[in-house]
Amino acid sequence: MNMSPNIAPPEPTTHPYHRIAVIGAGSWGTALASVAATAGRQVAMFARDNETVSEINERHRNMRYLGDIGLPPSIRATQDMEDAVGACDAVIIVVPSRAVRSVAARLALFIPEGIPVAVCTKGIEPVTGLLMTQVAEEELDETPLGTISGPTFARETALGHPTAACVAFPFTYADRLTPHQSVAARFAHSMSTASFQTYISDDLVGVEIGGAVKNVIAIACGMMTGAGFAENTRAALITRGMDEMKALAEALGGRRETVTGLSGAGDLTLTCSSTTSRNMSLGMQLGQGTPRKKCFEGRPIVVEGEANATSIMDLARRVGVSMPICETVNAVLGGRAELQEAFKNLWTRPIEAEPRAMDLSLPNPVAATPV
Ligand SMILES: NC(=O)C1=CN([C@@H]2O[C@H](COP(=O)(O)OP(=O)(O)OC[C@H]3O[C@@H](n4cnc5c(N)ncnc54)[C@H](O)[C@@H]3O)[C@@H](O)[C@H]2O)C=CC1
Ligand SMILES: O=C(CO)COP(=O)(O)O
Repeated sequence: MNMSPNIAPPEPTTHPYHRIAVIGAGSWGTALASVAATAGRQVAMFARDNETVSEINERHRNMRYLGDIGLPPSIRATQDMEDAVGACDAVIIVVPSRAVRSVAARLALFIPEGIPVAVCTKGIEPVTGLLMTQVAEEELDETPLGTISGPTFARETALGHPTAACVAFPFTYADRLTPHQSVAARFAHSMSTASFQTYISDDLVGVEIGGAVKNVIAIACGMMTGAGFAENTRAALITRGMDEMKALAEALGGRRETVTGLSGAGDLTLTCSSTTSRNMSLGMQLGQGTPRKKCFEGRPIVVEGEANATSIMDLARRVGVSMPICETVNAVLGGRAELQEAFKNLWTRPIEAEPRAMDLSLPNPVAATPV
């Protein structure tokens, strides 16, 4: 994507999507609805249960998720998906990865033609190995599909702490000439507030891989912290984890530099540094020796890294990308490796090049220089 002012002078985006439907009333759905309403949009939220609908409409709160945060009173909730999307200009899907296919299939029954959909779920579908937008595409053909992704804890976003995210949709030829009129730019404009800064990208694969893989790396960081390893180890996992993300994104047709942005490096930094992250905190408990079943007791929470570690490794194998950190997490989660031992083994791997693209078989220019 070339947005150099020398080639295409930036034009102001004049057409944000005004009526936004948010499908999924969990923590991130509630935070995104709040952002859109704060940005001046007319927001309809689809929630599965009547209680949540009443709370949002009458008390302007979602007591189950972010219950202590007041929501903009203009947000309207409904249990009727047709009512939510029937007259909208854009849709945001924000449900757990396991529910994206069924939600997209249901949405297909009601969504007006050509309405763009941002799938804000982070994951890779088991068996098919599809990205979340690819899953949605199978159910919603002819719909422009993209995502909004970045370092965005729902609670901090809903509280209005300064937050940045990348809005990614594939670019058409016309978008390359006038990127500020693209679906990505219009969506970004729709979601921009004084505390929610948006950026745009046409590299959907790069952005989605960043969001999906960082969850597994965050589990790794949690595991090693819980097991008593120290800061050097965490920094190594974050950096080498990013290398795994870049390699997978590139193998799938994405760009390595996208992974150095908000949805890759940004989200990796956030979730690997804080126990606010459900992935990091699950990893920590496992690292401290808490049995896996006990970690989920009494809290049916979404931990996408745990749900997606196997599908990410299956996909990596299919495209021939080595991802030793994700492999380690997957083996530990699957009970095929002992945690302490598996992490120590990461430090006794054969020496590799950094970055991966460097060819170690070439003669070392230093050694080859005559004395
Ligand atoms: N919570 C966060 O800080 C962020 C979460 N995300 C991603 O957003 C996705 C959703 O996560 P959260 O909102 O945090 O989860 P959550 O557990 O807070 O909420 C999930 C919501 O989805 C609803 N849901 C589940 N199945 C559904 C179905 N079949 N139809 C309609 N609604 C359904 C649930 O009722 C619940 O309201 C995940 O992929 C997560 O990685 C992304 C960025 C930030
Ligand atoms: O994706 C997130 C922040 O960007 C949320 O991370 P967790 O799902 O680990 O809580």
